[in-house]
Amino acid sequence: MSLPAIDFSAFRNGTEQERRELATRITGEFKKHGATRLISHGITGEITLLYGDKFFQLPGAEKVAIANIRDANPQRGYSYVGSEATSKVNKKDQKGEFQICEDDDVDQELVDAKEHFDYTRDGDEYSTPWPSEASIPGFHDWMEGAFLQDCMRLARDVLTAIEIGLDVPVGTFTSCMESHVDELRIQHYPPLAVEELKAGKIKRCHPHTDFGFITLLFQDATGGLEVEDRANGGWLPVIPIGDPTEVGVYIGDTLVHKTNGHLRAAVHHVVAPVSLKNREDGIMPERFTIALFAKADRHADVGPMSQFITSKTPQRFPNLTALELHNKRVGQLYDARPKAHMASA
Ligand SMILES: O=C(O)CCC(=O)C(=O)O
Ligand SMILES: [Fe+2]
Repeated sequence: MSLPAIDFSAFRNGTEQERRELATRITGEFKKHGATRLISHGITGEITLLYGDKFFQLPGAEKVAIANIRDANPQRGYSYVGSEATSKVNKKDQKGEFQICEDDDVDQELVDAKEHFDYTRDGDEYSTPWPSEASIPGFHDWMEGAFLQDCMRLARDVLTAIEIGLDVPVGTFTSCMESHVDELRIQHYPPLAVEELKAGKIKRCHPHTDFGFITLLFQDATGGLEVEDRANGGWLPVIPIGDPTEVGVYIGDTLVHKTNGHLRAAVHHVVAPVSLKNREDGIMPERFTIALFAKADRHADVGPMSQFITSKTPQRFPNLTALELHNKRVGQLYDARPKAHMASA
């Protein structure tokens, strides 16, 4: 079994009734796994994946010159293989369920075998260091232009569908996304010997949840991404289906907080593709993916909304701003704590 791929076109072109049915179906999938896949929404990842290939072939010195600063701040620029440890952001509780780590939980030393480049729109207060136009012509214009715009629009449409599916007023989530601080990431998983995985310290990406409202994830044809199967235990492989519009959608921590845990985040990791699963040797081919992390406005309160707080389900998460939650989570990747707030007078 794999995640279904749902045709999203009716959300744009369908009748009110069709939109509502689609919204209900998508929200139902999110309730099962925290994840679903969409097709026919008007975006393909093809050009961006090609740019990704070009970007990661840049000389090491050029990538290092635009390196991300490993701190409790939004990520910007290039992150080298091994710089990020997603194993530090979630841990299993006594019931075997993945939970968000608290500050004292950060103790695992497992690294991710991936490199990535993170950016946001031009003009953002956390600016992006871009490679020079001469070294990768057209890269900035494409990535920061049409592709980012289209992804941000799709993310807002999916969140509108979730609002309809949850029967909360339209705008409940999307009205706190007006500053467009979404982040886009291209990532590259270099070829990796299956034997190296057997030692258990390295994975392409360890089990974790993402930090924003939702993530849109485009992947190449390699495979290896899996989502936790809450119903049966184990993992559901997200096997590429060969449709260029295929995009995975994953619920992130911000939506979990806002809905007081009514929606749960998708726990996901990246392992050997299904075809190499039972092999003792061999080389996993390189893999490229694109993630749009759809974010709430930095100063928005992402604490649980009142309609999700009841005597049976008391408030489970604090009233943090989106930036406070985000920086706490990013800091865990690097063992870096967010700076203490200045006490207000
Ligand atoms: O590359 C993938 O398939 C997943 C990446 C991921 O989970 C992330 O960047 O948060
Ligand atoms: Fe992720």
